[in-house]
Amino acid sequence: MASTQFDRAADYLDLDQSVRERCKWPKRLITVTVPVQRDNGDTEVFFGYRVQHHLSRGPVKGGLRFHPNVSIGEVAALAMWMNWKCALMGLPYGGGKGGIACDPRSMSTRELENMTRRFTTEMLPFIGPETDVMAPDMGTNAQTMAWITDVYSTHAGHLVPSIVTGKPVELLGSEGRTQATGHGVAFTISRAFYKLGIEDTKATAIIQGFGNVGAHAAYTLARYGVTITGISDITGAIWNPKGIDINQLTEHVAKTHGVKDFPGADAIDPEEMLTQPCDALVPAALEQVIHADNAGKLQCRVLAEAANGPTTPEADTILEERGDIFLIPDVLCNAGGVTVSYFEWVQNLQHYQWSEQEVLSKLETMLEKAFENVMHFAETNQMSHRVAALALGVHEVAKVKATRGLFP
Ligand SMILES: NC(=O)C1=CN([C@@H]2O[C@H](COP(=O)(O)OP(=O)(O)OC[C@H]3O[C@@H](n4cnc5c(N)ncnc54)[C@H](OP(=O)(O)O)[C@@H]3O)[C@@H](O)[C@H]2O)C=CC1
Ligand SMILES: O=C(O)CCC(=O)C(=O)O
Repeated sequence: MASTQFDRAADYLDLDQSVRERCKWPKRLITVTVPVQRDNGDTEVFFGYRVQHHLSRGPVKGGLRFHPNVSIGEVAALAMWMNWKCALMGLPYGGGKGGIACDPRSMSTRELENMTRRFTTEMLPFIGPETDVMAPDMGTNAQTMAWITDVYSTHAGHLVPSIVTGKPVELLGSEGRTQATGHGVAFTISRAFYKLGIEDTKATAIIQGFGNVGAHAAYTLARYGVTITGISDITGAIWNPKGIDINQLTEHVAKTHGVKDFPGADAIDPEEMLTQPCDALVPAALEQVIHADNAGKLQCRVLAEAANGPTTPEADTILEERGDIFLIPDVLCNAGGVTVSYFEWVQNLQHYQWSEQEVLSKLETMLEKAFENVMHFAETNQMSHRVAALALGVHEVAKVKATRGLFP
């Protein structure tokens, strides 16, 4: 998917063959084994990955994912997308992504901590504040980042907060990072509504995924006055056309570990939920959930890609032919996370802390600019929002590669 999308953008840009090849392939792919003693005394060996797509514009930046489906191919695609996202947002980074193939839901906190610490130890030769800066992604959180900081700092002999972003605030994480991705998702949806003449307070949204991104998108959308009619997670999907109370749902999820059986809504089939009428459909979980079989059935006005890679290239073609759905591509829609990560890294390097208000206001300024750039480029060149966003990102990376030159 990532390669196909890159090729479309590179074809449009008519990239020089040398620059095109150098932009396409990752610089480093690292695979490590991570032995962990399980609580029952057995040792289990997990596979961990980190892909550093390119370092031409600065250190690589991107999340660390704990999920059973993690593979080197998935991580390579996610790292490639991080390039174009960072470049589109004007951040001084290349793209990176990492992960461990594991099921964090079935692991104790002790097992997760040991796995994270061992993975970090294996990664020590390859990471650093000027080389590779990780952050949370699916299945990881601020606590995971705190363990990574501890291992790295212990080896350095002093605290190195700039080794990761998305840390707890008490460990020099940034105010606003936890909610940044979801906040940015909601902000871009509201911009899309404005372009389409839809009022936030009369709009509805359906969200797949109620983790970090999905839940914070839901809070912010609800604050804007949007009615959230459907939400799903791995346990099932819930539906209430009058609106789901997000605070009550959060309490229910804290107690039961899932949205299933929430008393304030009915159950609905998770696949059917995606094709219900709504103003915004927000996939905020996995890749490839909008595909050739359901793209033609979507009844949303806006498809807001909070997750990375939720739409397959076949579905993209169907949506482009339909022409009635306003796509907010992933590299724009979820860019709030890495943008506030950049703010966190800058604060750490300067030994300075910004307020939440300062962080979110700077974030909105940068998202607004990127949103308008993508819309303008798409309109001027008569292309989809996806190709426009990717072309803008790829162009920035290609410029740097061409200027730096190639050692013969
Ligand atoms: N965290 C961040 O800052 C950023 C994340 N993203 C992207 O956003 C997406 C979500 O990440 P994040 O919120 O951090 O991850 P989390 O692990 O916090 O949440 C993932 C959510 O997806 C749910 N989920 C898992 N499988 C399914 C399924 N089959 N159907 C429906 N829901 C499912 C999980 O359910 P359960 O909890 O029940 O397992 C959980 O609610 C990913 O694509 C990630 O790459 C993009 C930019 C930044
Ligand atoms: O915050 C970051 O550095 C990376 C976030 C991320 O993994 C993503 O945008 O997909």
